[in-house]
Amino acid sequence: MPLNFGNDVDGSSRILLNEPRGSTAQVLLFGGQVISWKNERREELLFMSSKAQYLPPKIIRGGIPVCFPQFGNFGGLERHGFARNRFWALDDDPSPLPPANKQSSVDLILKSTEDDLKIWPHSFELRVRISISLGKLTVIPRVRNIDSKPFSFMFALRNYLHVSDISEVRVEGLETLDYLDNLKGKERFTEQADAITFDGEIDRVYLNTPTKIAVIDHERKRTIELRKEGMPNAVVWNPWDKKAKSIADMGDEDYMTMLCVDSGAIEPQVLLKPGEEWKGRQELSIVSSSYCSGQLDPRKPSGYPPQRPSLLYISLSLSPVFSFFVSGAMASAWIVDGPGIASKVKNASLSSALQTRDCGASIQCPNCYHRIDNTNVLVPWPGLPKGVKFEPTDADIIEFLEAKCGISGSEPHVLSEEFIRPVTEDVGINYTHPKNLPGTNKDGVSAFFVHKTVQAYGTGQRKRRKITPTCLNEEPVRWHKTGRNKHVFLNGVKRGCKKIMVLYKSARKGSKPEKSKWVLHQYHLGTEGNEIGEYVVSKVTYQKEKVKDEGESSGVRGGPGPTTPMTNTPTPPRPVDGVAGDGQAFDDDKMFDPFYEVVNHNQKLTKVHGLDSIPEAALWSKKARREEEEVGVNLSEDNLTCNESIEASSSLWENNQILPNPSLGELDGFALSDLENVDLGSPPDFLTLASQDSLMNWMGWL
Ligand SMILES: O=P(O)(O)OC[C@H]1O[C@H](O)[C@H](O)[C@@H](O)[C@@H]1O
Repeated sequence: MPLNFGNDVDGSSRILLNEPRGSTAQVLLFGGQVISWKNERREELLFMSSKAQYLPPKIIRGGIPVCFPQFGNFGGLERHGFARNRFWALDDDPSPLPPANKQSSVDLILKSTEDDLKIWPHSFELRVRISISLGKLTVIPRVRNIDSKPFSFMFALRNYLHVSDISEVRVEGLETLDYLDNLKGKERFTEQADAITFDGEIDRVYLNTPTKIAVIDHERKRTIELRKEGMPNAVVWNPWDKKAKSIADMGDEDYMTMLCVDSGAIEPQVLLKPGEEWKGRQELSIVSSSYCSGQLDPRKPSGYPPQRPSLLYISLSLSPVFSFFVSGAMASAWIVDGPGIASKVKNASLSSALQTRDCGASIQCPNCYHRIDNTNVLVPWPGLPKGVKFEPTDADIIEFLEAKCGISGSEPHVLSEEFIRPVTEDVGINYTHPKNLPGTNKDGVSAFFVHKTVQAYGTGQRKRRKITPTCLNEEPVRWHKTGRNKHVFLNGVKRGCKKIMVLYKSARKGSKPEKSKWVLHQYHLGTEGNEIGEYVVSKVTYQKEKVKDEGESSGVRGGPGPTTPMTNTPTPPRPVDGVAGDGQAFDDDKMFDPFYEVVNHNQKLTKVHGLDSIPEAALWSKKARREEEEVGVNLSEDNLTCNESIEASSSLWENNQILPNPSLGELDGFALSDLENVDLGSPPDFLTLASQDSLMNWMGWL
């Protein structure tokens, strides 16, 4: 297939790369420069100056300029060398690389010209291969010495990353490293910060950097991971306000939405003998909103600050999507002898001594760098801390589903992969008594399952929710949908829905259905009536008795906030989940207010995520209210619930030759009382406590 070309206003060509899921890149022959990289949602990931000029031989400020044969003013040539303002050519012979797939990849070459040789007297061939795949942009640079003498050069890929707000960004992977500070005459310093954050001009060349660096954009809930080979340096540059004003092709406020994190071979330079070729590689990839800092680099020093007091937020993600809230003495035994997380430890090719110290099962807070100490764990493998409960928010679950269904293009969060267990059996979650589901318990801890949509709904129009007894003396039970479906918003956009169901049983012949304490929240992608995606997540919870556990309560309600500030980490944590928590947290009057859930939902969004300005969310609330007011409660969704209850109940009780009392009052009561089970939203960004038993149970099943 031929390459795709687009024409610029100046008549020069830009090469368009695309991949099947819709992500794209644009490359100019001028400078061999990537000037755009968009994900499958058409979001631009690279920064381009608002005053960028496409007027060769002027440089283009943005995208990924190639710096060669010099970086910055580290030599006597023009800043960043001349490769970025030369016209490159298509490379028909990228050998020894195999020919490129022209839809998603392009090979370019720059050869020294007579004029170049006057500036830099070394004959070279500089090649780059630029390719895209889902969520990834790869650049493979090569320099070949076609001269008769050796030469040394510098090389860098200047990655102008587009960020939401520079002051909300952090870079991880460069901590403790030495750097040359361009703002201080290239003096050498050692990085003291745990992660690099930005509040002023920065221009540093980091030395001996690891192969992976993460640029975490909290506000956008996105992490760009930079992986590189053959380029030991990383440059971090942001001109900040004053310098930005002095740069002609940069808007005064552009510095706020850009950050350069470059791959480079600058210090030391690369020495090439005649005929030799140097090759580097850089991958920029979008990592899901959550990113585990422990995964960054094996060389990352462990043993961060000493243990803090016993109450901590432990966040496994750099954006506070999934968090652990842990109480109790850390050192006192948290062992999970199950094949889940622990199996990774067992499989590790490390000595057992090392395994009990740190082989991925230890947990480190990216905010405060507290690391849970595993060293005193004797038998048999470290797992999760005692009292840790996995409790993702509704949005987290929808994000997980999007990843699972291949919609977001990112990988599911590592924790969701661990804790939201796939069910592959034909018999779906809905057809098995929750007490018989693996990992469920009656301690208020939710169990999470991901399964095919067909396993959730069965076939046909009517949702199949009847559970067949497994033995003779088991009562027939059935899930009843209750309350209204709840939309789940991601970044202010409706992306998913949550159905809430309660398990009912028949206590005796002629009686009305008896509500059990089992609650099922079922999440799907899309909107009500327009469900999409292959998978559904089911959260099964046994509503706990109103027993106040002092330890837990004090841990959840009275504890200090996060040890380091994160923009949308809630403080203090919301006390309970509507289902899993204790019922005392509910205001009964509000629970009977059919609008309460909607209103409260938005309050929650406002409070936690600062989305009060989102018109769609607000509209939704108003619209829901209006509809309620117009049609009245009998025609509202709750009434549909009643109808469904009649239908479901009648078939449920068929076998016992009984009928529920169909009087409206009773049915109203039936439906409305179910609102007790309506989740007001999972606690947004933190987890509460659970017993170790439940975890043991859980892990035992895995
Ligand atoms: O304006 P440019 O030539 O693209 O350079 C932008 C910046 O790049 C480097 O980091 C240099 O150390 C800076 O001094 C320079 O301002």
